[in-house]
Amino acid sequence: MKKHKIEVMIPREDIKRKVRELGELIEKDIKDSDNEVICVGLLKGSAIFMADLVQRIDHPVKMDFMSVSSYGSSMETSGVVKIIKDVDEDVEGKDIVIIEDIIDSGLTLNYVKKFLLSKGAASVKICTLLDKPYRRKAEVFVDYVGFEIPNEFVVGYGIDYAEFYRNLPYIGKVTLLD
Ligand SMILES: O=P(O)(O)OC[C@H]1O[C@H](OP(=O)(O)OP(=O)(O)O)[C@H](O)[C@@H]1O
Ligand code: HPA
Ligand SMILES: [Mg+2]
Repeated sequence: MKKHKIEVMIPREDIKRKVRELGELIEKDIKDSDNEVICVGLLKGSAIFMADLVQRIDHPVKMDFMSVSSYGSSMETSGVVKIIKDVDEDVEGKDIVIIEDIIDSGLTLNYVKKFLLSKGAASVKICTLLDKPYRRKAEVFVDYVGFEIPNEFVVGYGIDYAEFYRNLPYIGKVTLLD
């Protein structure tokens, strides 16, 4: 890891409020569906967000996880999305809500959404806590966005820099020092 500092970008209280709002929006959209609803979190970044968000959805949903990696220990995407762990549930005919921590190039979500639709999901929606819309390499329609953030490398609340800082209770901005 290069020498760096971290400053607060989104404090813990703002995240809490936003998670509550997102949970209410998702609940409103899914409560009249006749299909089973599966919230699919993308490991590892979404783990903390997913855990908090599902508790704000007052409707019976299943939880499942995929592991898809493209960053490794770097600050830049490798451009190659690899599925390391598939969902356990059969998604055919189910309504899927993908829960993601951050969208940057869009490569991860573009790939995962197509993948789940190809397995026969009835619908696939996307909920992300953070959106960095400035560096898109692939188009993705995002149904629920917590915060749009500037083009900075961020950590915390599940999001890592070389696997560290996922345990920060806020979103922090990483600045490299020389
Ligand atoms: O829009 P993109 O440019 O594809 O970037 C976003 C993805 O990158 C990060 O995952 P990463 O591959 O680092 O795995 P992690 O969740 O285990 O940190 C992040 O959690 C998103 O899943
Ligand atoms: O800003 C980020 N931080 C950590 N991981 C990431 N993956 C895409 N963007 C980011
Ligand atoms: Mg990562």
